[in-house]
Amino acid sequence: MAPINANDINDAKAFVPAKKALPEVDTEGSNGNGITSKGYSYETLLEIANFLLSRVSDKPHIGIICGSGMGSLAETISDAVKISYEDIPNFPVSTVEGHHGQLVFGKICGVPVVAMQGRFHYFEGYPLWKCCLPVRVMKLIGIKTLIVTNAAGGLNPNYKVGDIMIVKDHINMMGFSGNNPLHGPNDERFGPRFPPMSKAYNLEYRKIAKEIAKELNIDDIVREGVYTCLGGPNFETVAELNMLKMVGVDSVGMSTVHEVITARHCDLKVFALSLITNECVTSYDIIGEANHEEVLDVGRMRQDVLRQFVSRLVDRITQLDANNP
Ligand SMILES: O=P(O)(O)O[C@H]1O[C@H](CO)[C@@H](O)[C@H]1O
Ligand SMILES: Nc1nc2[nH]cnc2c(=O)[nH]1
Repeated sequence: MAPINANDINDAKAFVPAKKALPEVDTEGSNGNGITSKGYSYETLLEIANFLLSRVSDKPHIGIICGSGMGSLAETISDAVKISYEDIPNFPVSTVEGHHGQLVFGKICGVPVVAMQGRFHYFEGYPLWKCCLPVRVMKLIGIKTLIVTNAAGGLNPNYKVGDIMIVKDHINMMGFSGNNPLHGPNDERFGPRFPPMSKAYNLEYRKIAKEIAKELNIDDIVREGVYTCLGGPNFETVAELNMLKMVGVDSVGMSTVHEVITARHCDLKVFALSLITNECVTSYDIIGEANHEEVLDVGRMRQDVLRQFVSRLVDRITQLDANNP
């Protein structure tokens, strides 16, 4: 028989290399640069923070992480200063379609903010601490509040594609096996060894978000529920989704949970939302399947409403926090 070659496999589809090469992850220990398999030292993160602060005129108060296909949230930022991840020393790079790969500094409703137009996921090959490194950097440059957005599958049968789910809680599935962004030595300058997570998603912010939904006349598409993150990159099986449904999960994604854990560890206040980009396939009779193109399309479809929603949130959170310092 003739030997097979690479082109015979997978319908001879051409190999498409990743958009950008991943930097090597040091798994052996410190490389002499403050970077170890368990994270960057406080000093290394401080260097990154100071590099960023040297490029901007205002310290941001609020950080925003834009989910898949939701990068246009950063387009509401005025006086924008954009810094590509590739130009930031020791910063990871975005490798996923729909994640631009830059920080955008500027103002929303007059409030200094920084937005991550592109996040890092575990499935890209980054350990969880590295996925969350920007959260610590944002803390060091002065943010007090983190707004996290994600694209997610809707598991709650009442949810429809295009709904916005305010996250009231999460289930850290990856954490059940010990994979946690805080794994490893704890630096008390960030936070305690054993941080609580029972009030991870700020109750006042959630109330404000529901008021904003009414003001914008979108309360019929705004929900509140429980998010979970799986490692990805594959979407879930029917059996997996039915198990998650049984334990009370409303939306499923591949991000956010570890970012929120890292944020709460260093005492940031958190608001998070899921844009429901697809209905989870919980029966073998359903014909459709989840796909990333649909996820990005729904992000585009909802970009105007999300921009208004997040802008108002920034404004109202700032007023709330000014009255309760
Ligand atoms: O969580 P974000 O980055 O919004 O993206 C979600 O959408 C992608 C799958 O389409 C995955 O990366 C998943 O995590
Ligand atoms: N894990 C997961 N992530 C998503 N991101 C967008 N949709 C989905 C989904 O259905 N499952």
